[in-house]
Amino acid sequence: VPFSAMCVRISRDSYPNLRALRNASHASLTDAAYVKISEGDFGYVLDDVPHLADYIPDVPTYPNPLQDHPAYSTVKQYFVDEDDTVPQKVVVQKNSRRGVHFRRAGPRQRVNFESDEVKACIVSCGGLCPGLNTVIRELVCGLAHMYNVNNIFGIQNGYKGFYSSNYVAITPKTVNDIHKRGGTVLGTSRGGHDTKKIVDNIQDRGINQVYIIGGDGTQKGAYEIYKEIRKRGLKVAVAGVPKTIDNDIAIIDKSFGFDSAVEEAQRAINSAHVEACSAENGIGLVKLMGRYSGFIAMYATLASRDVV
Ligand SMILES: Nc1ncnc2c1ncn2[C@@H]1O[C@H](COP(=O)(O)OP(=O)(O)OP(=O)(O)O)[C@@H](O)[C@H]1O
Ligand SMILES: O=P(O)(O)OC[C@H]1O[C@](O)(CO)[C@@H](O)[C@@H]1O
Repeated sequence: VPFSAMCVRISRDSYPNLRALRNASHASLTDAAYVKISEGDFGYVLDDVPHLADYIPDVPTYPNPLQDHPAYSTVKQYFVDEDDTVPQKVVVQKNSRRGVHFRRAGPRQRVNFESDEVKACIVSCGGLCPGLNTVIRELVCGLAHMYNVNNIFGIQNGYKGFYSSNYVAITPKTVNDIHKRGGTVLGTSRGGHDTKKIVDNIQDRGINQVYIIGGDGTQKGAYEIYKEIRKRGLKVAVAGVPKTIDNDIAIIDKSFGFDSAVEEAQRAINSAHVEACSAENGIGLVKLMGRYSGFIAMYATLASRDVV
């Protein structure tokens, strides 16, 4: 959610090792300093999200503009309590330890930026996934309509666009129809991550909110950007938006694009079924994406009763 937090989540690969990182060996001591884990009673562990206040002690807070918004102000308990956390494991037994928890997402009563002060940018990196344009559109419209932000820029063609292309101003009007198109209107790329150059540009252009949409590689890059920003003591929030068509991030309900992929997969399965039925002893074979993560194949199979 814009404004409320810096929410760089370390990639799904490195996530289980966060605690190990804390007890760190020599090599990972630098990373250990950035990991934010606290423990409470009965085995409660909070695997927390880094926040501007961790390194800018007097970072100011302001009332969330949503509190005066006609669409939200009437809803009781719209804001998320600062102390809400969500357990990693839902199934427990009477004597279970309370276990690992994550900070609950959602709008906070107080935010750390004033609307006029915000200069936000959005970048998409890595491979394509259905819904990228919808995410971009929602970010732009959410910032503009809900948080009254007028300065939003698109970074072109992935990370290298931070230092090798012009930043393009984007408004709700320019993104109005993009959710009906595939791909990403910002363009994307692999490679080209140069942390210092990226943060130099963020700093020079006065950007203070960075929204980074991408897969595990992209989120590793976002983490490097966050560390550099923190080293320089900049008031710049970095938000990682996880992109995986495979729905293989256990700590979120569902990743965007997964449903579309399952729907497409079913179309292929249906066609194969038609072919198979029309041939003597016919068998249809459908190969789906996801060599290391079988959720698309599993959901498409479960939804289509034609698969043996
Ligand atoms: N360890 C890393 N540190 C910094 N940047 C990285 C790292 N790994 C990848 N990146 C950068 O992240 C961007 C995207 O990475 P990558 O090509 O791995 O795609 P991805 O985000 O994993 O998405 P997909 O799941 O579609 O492959 C590239 O610009 C790459 O340079
Ligand atoms: O079926 P394959 O060859 O594993 O390729 C599909 C994979 O490529 C990606 O789209 C990008 O890495 C994954 O998200 C996906 O699982």
